[in-house]
Amino acid sequence: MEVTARAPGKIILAGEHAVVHGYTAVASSIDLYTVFSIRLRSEDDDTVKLTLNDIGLDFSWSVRRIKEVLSHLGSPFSSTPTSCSLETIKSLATLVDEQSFPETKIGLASGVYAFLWLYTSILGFKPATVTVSSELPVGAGLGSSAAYCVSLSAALLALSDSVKLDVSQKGWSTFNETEAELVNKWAFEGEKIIHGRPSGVDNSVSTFGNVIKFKSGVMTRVNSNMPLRMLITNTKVGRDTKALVANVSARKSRHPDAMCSVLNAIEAISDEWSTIIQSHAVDDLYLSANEEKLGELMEMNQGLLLSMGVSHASIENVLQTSMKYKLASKLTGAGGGGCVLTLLPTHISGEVIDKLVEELGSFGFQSFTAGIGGKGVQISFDHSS
Ligand SMILES: Nc1ncnc2c1ncn2[C@@H]1O[C@H](COP(=O)(O)OP(=O)(O)O)[C@@H](O)[C@H]1O
Ligand SMILES: C[C@@](O)(CCOP(=O)(O)O)CC(=O)O
Ligand SMILES: [Mg+2]
Repeated sequence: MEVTARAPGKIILAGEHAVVHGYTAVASSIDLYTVFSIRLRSEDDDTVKLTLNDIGLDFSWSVRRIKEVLSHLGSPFSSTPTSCSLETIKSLATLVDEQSFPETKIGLASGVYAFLWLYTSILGFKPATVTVSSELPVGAGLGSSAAYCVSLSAALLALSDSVKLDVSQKGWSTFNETEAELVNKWAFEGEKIIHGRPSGVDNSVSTFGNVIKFKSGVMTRVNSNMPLRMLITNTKVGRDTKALVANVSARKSRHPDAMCSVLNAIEAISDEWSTIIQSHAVDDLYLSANEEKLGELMEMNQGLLLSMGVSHASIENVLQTSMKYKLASKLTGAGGGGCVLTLLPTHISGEVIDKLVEELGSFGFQSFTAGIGGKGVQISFDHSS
């Protein structure tokens, strides 16, 4: 039997970075998915094979070798989500280094550590064939790391004794609330390995879907009543969430008072965002007034992100280009490159959007739209293999 789990990416509408320091963010799932498939092999077939399709890397460890390096931790280590210690990360790095990880892709190694940690923690030392593919750009602010950890945790838990699912179900099915909570907690432990200090907003929105408000580890569902449309522009400038989050923390310790004001202002923006999208538009006039307010909030949030040091020339380029069309934009995710959101109000014509997309394309950027606010993680079972 093969188990497949898919988890969506996300856009942060307001409050990225601030959320790491305990201030509110508002985020929504998008209908672009990361998909993990796991097929257990027979016990005498002593290998764990991992294929990372998006980054073109393959790994194959013997279960005996994994046991040798990690057996001091037990198997499976714990039925409750546990953090990976620095010492264990070193052991995981040994397992990855033995497979000659290409130097040019070394920034991607933490995803493989997260895989090994979640795999051995949840399933123990079992041989299997594992593949992952994603519709999300990796490392571009759309939460690929969270979708990776959520879909992996979901597929592993589906094969473990910790959750009891109906494996005869056909097509995609969802987890109940308690199971989803467990998936989310394990995914957070994986995100810690990739991000260093994640807030938990990305894995929560990927697990539970829809639009959420998130503050100090607590998620609240937001019932959006607005038809939100965003153009997502990938500047294709590579960046690393872990480094950007660490830079913001360093700036905060250098200028605690100034940063406190910036973070409070961002929280006010997030709160206003969630109030506006929950309100019911009584007529078109009311809707367009609300869209205008959201555009202003995006501009203000972007200005504050610039003051936190996470904007980038490529992001500023997208902002200026969209401004020519009187459209508001802000970076989404960690910034430093990656993706930018441009609000597409309901009155805007397809022609204008096409022109903007073409102009952004002339800089080498790639723009697209995605469905906002769909389901969270889902699972399916294939009995044919
Ligand atoms: N499909 C994938 N295949 C392999 N690694 C992935 C994949 N998706 C995410 N990752 C891991 O997540 C990291 C990117 O996470 P991050 O810097 O947080 O950016 P984002 O979450 O915005 O895409 C990569 O370096 C890699 O370790
Ligand atoms: C910057 C941050 O707020 C969001 C990071 O999102 P992404 O990894 O860039 O998709 C970090 C976090 O909340 O953990
Ligand atoms: Mg990430």
